[in-house]
Amino acid sequence: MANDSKVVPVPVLRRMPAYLSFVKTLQKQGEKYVSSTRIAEYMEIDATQVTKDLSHTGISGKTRVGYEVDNFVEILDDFLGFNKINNAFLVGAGSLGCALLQDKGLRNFGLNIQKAFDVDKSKIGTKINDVEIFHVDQFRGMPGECNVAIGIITVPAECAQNVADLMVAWGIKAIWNFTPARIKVPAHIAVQNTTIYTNLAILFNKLHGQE
Ligand SMILES: NC(=O)c1ccc[n+]([C@@H]2O[C@H](COP(=O)([O-])OP(=O)(O)OC[C@H]3O[C@@H](n4cnc5c(N)ncnc54)[C@H](O)[C@@H]3O)[C@@H](O)[C@H]2O)c1
Repeated sequence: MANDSKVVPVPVLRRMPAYLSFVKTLQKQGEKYVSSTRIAEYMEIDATQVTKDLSHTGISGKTRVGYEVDNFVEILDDFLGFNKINNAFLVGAGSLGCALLQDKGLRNFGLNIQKAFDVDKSKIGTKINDVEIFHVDQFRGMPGECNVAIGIITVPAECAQNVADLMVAWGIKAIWNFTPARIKVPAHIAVQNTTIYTNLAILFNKLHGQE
């Protein structure tokens, strides 16, 4: 049985995809069992941390052999929501937006971008990876659909709030914001800000800290 508490600490959620990816590699190599010690060695963390993290999923291992690999993959995929398809709309089909539209891997993680929107007339009606680009005004006029819960924002930062407002008014429940702008939305809307630049700052700090 999984823990009663549904709130999983963010650091745990950040580690779990790496556990899953490692165990999927073992699965491809035909391995049947994996111990928390082996995952811990791969992750360079303590085995008790791995066991504690995995206790959130309800997975149980066997003494001495560890977790059954196929079961581990099934449970973690399910727990992380990667095996269910979540539909999304993307607004801003520029260089980053197009890169996301090109990325076939997102579907493996449960994200299906259904439609994209932009203001650039030259892009309207074109398709990237079978996803059609519509004018953002068409978003405004579109009837709400309960099967699209996620909005992805990849517009210039100064347009991010307007796009977020539009998404909320339309009925989007969660926003993946790639812009550096901090958007304001009602409390019931989930927001995840994502930037590769933060990671770059950390990398630079590590690099120069070693000098
Ligand atoms: N999170 C990250 O790691 C990361 C990486 C790169 C870029 N970014 C950010 O992503 C955003 C997009 O960057 P980019 O390099 O793709 O820019 P870009 O200029 O290539 O693309 C922006 C697109 O948004 C469209 N657009 C502008 N206003 C709009 C509006 N109101 N509604 C709909 N579409 C609109 C433009 O026509 C263009 O196609 C920027 O905010 C940038 O800072 C984030």
